[in-house]
Amino acid sequence: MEPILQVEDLSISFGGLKAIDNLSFTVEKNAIYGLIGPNGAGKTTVFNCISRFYTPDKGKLTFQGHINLLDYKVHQMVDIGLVRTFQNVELFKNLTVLENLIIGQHSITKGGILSQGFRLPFVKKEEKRIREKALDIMDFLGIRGIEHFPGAAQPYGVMKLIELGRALMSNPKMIILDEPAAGMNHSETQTLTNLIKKIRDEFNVTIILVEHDMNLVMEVCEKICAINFGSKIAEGSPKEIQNHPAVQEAYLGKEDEVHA
Ligand SMILES: Nc1ncnc2c1ncn2[C@@H]1O[C@H](COP(=O)(O)OP(=O)(O)OP(=O)(O)O)[C@@H](O)[C@H]1O
Repeated sequence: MEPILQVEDLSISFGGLKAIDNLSFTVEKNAIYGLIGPNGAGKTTVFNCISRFYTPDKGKLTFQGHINLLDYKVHQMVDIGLVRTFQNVELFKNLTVLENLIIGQHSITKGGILSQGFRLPFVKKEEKRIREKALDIMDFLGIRGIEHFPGAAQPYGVMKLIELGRALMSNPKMIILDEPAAGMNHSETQTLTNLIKKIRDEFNVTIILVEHDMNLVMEVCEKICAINFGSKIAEGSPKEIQNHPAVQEAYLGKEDEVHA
């Protein structure tokens, strides 16, 4: 098994609060890996460190075996193949659904600004290719037909799929999903559950996700890391995690959530 992401001894504090405390875990290439934990456990903070919104106080973050993520800035993540979605959907308000996807294509400036300005034939060809790619992704996500409508006017569940589509446009090696099912209704969550596996298989991508919907987590993740107070309390298969005493204790009073 080849690791794509190695998190080693990660720590970060905010004021006096130790949000992440010596956390280590490894994600294998092409895995669907889940990070779970009660509210405030530190899940989003881990994602913020990996995607470089935060710089940890301590620790090592290695991507694809040789890339030290701490050498990169947040806007460079897409160039090395690491993209994320957010807990609260972030779409461009004045753009159509299609444009919101196209904006995820980071190589859109291929050929240089000058050639874009003159709209040279190869630029037009490139634009056509990108547009077709966006439409294919919309098809794949089951949201074809709304491409010319405003992105931000779509139902919440659809906006989350648009955001996912935008992430897929950049040919990522790894996608970080922060609560992909939050705000979705039951049938949207079921569709998403099936989509996550399909995305991994068809786009040949590694997926790491944080999600409170335990049915989704237990169904899609092959390996799960449970954290509490910024530290790892258990790691293993969905079955191992569900039966783990420390996980049950962390979710005490919320046992229904752990037992899918
Ligand atoms: N920028 C920040 N400044 C101060 N405190 C922060 C900051 N980011 C996170 N924290 C704190 O770090 C802790 C972990 O927060 P985090 O959002 O990572 O938890 P979480 O597991 O994602 O929670 P939830 O499931 O509720 O989204 C919390 O106590 C939070 O208040």
